Amino acid sequence: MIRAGVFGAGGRVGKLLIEDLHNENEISLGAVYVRNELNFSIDPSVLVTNDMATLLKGSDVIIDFSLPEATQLLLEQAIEHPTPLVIGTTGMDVHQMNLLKSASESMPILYATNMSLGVALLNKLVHMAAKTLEGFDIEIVEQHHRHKKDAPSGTALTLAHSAAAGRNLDLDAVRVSGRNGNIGERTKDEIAVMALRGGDIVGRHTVGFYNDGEFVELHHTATSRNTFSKGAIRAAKWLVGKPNGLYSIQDCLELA
Ligand SMILES: NC(=O)C1=CN([C@@H]2O[C@H](COP(=O)(O)OP(=O)(O)OC[C@H]3O[C@@H](n4cnc5c(N)ncnc54)[C@H](OP(=O)(O)O)[C@@H]3O)[C@@H](O)[C@H]2O)C=CC1
Ligand SMILES: O=C(O)C1=N[C@H](C(=O)O)C[C@H](O)C1
Repeated sequence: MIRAGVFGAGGRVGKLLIEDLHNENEISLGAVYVRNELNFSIDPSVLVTNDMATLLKGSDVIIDFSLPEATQLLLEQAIEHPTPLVIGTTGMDVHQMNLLKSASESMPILYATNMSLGVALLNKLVHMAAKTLEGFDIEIVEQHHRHKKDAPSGTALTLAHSAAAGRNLDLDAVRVSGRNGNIGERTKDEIAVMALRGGDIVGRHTVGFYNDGEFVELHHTATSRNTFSKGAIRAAKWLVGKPNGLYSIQDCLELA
């Protein structure tokens, strides 16, 4: 039995991970990290700790849905105590992403801004559409619940990277993240990534390709947050036993 450790256990996704792990037979909940006190009930056999080294040593794989600064601390500790990591936290900066890449030299790490099968496929479709629909304007809109802290979503940025790659463009050079005032006409290569926040929207992404006379819009809507927790559990089972390195959700789903 694989022992999973959950980092971010008290969060929206973390709580679902704990529930969903109960229904698994190859993997079970071994340990949870909590910063302060545990504010929910948990099977007494599960190790509850506020010490990251103890979490790492007591787990065969760790699933992380937390905040960028917390993931950074986890990665720093994991370099000292290498353990396979499934990381779903979004909003990481360049330094944190570089840390993640260098940590993956010491352990297998699967990093995915979206753990759903639908978005994994959507990234492939977006790459293909961006390449095929030459000259179409690309615009991305994401919608999430009012509690989400980072913007635009990690998924929207990954989709923007897929679109830019399909056009051989450098996303940093063409990304637009807002429009206001007398900004002039849209430029040919720009890729806009816009964020809307409200209510309890689990996650909705639209990638539009607009031309004179026609447009194509590709949508993905997550209707349940369990899509992410179940996807992360599937990724954790797949990751255990893999060689050190950085893996994507496409690797796990054999969509690469
Ligand atoms: N890749 C994917 O498929 C998905 C990714 N996400 C991403 O996952 C992340 C978490 O989302 P969500 O569950 O909604 O967020 P929540 O805010 O509900 O949960 C965040 C968790 O992180 C913990 N945390 C915060 N700071 C620290 C810290 N310094 N040290 C340790 N733990 C800390 C919190 O602990 P405490 O309870 O003590 O405050 C909490 O348990 C976000 O980045 C989100 O974008 C979300 C859904 C899907
Ligand atoms: O914070 C969320 O809720 C979500 N975050 C991820 C992201 O930033 O892309 C994935 C999902 O859309 C939900």
